[in-house]
Amino acid sequence: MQFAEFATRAAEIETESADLAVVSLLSDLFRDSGDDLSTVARFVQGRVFPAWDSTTLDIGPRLCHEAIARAAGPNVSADDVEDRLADLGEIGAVAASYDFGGQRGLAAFGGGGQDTLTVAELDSELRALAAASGSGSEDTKLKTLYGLFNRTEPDEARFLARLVLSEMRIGVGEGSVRDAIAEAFLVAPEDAVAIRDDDTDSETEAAARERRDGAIASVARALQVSNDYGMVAEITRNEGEAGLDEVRLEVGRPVQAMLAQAGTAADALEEWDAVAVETKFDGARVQVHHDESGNVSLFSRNMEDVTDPLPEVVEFVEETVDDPVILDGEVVAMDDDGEPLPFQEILRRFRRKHDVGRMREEVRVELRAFDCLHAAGDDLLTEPLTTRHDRLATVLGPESDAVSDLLLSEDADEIAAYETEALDTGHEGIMLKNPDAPYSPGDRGKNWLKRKPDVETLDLVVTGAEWGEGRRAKFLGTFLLSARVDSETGDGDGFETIGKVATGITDEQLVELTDLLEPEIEQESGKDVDIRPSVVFEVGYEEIQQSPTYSSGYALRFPRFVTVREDKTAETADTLERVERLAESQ
Ligand SMILES: Nc1ncnc2c1ncn2[C@@H]1O[C@H](COP(=O)(O)OP(=O)(O)OP(=O)(O)O)[C@@H](O)[C@H]1O
Repeated sequence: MQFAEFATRAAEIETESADLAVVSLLSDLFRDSGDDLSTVARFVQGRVFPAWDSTTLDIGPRLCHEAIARAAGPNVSADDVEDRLADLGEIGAVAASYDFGGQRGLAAFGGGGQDTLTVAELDSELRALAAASGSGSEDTKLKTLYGLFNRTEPDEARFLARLVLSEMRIGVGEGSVRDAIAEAFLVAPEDAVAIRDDDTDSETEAAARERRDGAIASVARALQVSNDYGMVAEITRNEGEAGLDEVRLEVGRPVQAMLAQAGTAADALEEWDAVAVETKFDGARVQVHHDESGNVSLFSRNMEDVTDPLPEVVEFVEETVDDPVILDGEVVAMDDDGEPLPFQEILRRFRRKHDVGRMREEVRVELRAFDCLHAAGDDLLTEPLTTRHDRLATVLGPESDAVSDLLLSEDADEIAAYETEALDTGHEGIMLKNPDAPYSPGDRGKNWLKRKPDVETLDLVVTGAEWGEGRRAKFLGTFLLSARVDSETGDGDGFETIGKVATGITDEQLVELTDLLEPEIEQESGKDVDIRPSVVFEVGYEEIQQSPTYSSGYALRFPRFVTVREDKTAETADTLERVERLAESQ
């Protein structure tokens, strides 16, 4: 497929607001994608790599602006691009507003142009670009990107700019891609029509919906297990439901973490006959993969590879585990007496690229595993928690400190005593789990409840900042924070401001935060900068107030910086809905 055609179809999808119509256009696109199906299924989500793959293009707004400026001609600078961004508000529109001399016209659709960009070629160029590392890699990336822009017509440029910055903005979320894969290759055309057509009688429509929902469930299961939309799209087309049923967990390919809601022992006892109670460890989530040849890889809750920063966990697993396994757990920091250290300590180790050896001396980390998703060839996702926990104990040894203690209780007093002991030992709280529940990847359902007495903090996205004054003029000082707005389709692509934080940050941290955020600056005006939503701050506060000052309608009273949540991304930051709930409950 020509990239120009992809761009035309993406533009069409962008103008459509009805969910069903988006799914229908997407499914047409998938059917027409031929050999490029897996790439197209990723591109529509602004992805070059599958969700489980931590490889990134590592192209920040600055680099993208520079590449656009170069392609636009000698009279255009990156500052000009930023000025235009301030006017047009969106990088795709900016890229489309320049004439890069792409030379196609009708040839794009006939494939007759000499230098037309195909989806496959763009994919391989971007993959090569992502692989560039070391000194000079910035320059290589800039040249490649500039070369690509140079070959684009405005519509292609629009989607190329958005793709490299991972923000397609065409209203396509994971849910719509999932539904479109099912509709393209599994749902009978007459069922699709019956569902969409207002005139269908209710019985026919209900039957058609049931068949479609079954198809979607098969695609959803395969996606949960693999986190690979491209692969699942291809399997659906080539092998149908039978092929989807064969998609298994693969050791080495991360799975989305199951998440928890806040809840109490009373809630848990009301729902289930018995409650599985565990310590809530105050560390960072880690998924442990140990393959047949003994290779260990560790992934964060964003499915990012964190193997290198945590060598002692790798060594522990190498020494302890024989079979291929996938375990879920928490990596915690310990003092010399084996007492848990605060969460901030573990963040000093997590995702660290330099000085791992030195930091290993300063902060000792250990694994606390609480779930087992795969062991010795058996996928365990659909097994009850108690069975999975038994397998975990077999894998690591029943007496191992690395296995969470799981108390099965029907008694509120017993659970309260467990909680007191957990808190006295310095843990964060307890987890209350449904002992019969399967492991549902990526789901924040009611089967896991978290209970912690501490004052709540918020994990908010930095969307802007101000340069400091005087001796701090070179550093970003005040940070604008936003909560995530989860749209109904789960696309979660919007952010609403809720406050500014400048308190609680040391001079040393200001330097680090500036280094972290400067490459993400989208535009500047005087002292104010707009920042691409990517970095998450944990922020404490005294109260959430209603306020017209910020776009969320709320403001934080006495906000204070706690830490950078290195283990979170803009997509996993707290939502406005959570802010609303907290505001109501105070
Ligand atoms: N025994 C346990 N079982 C499950 N999760 C645990 C356990 N102990 C600690 N955790 C951690 O607790 C997290 C959930 O609680 P918490 O709300 O404190 O985390 P968060 O990262 O701030 O928010 P969330 O993960 O819910 O978005 C899990 O993601 C996991 O990392």
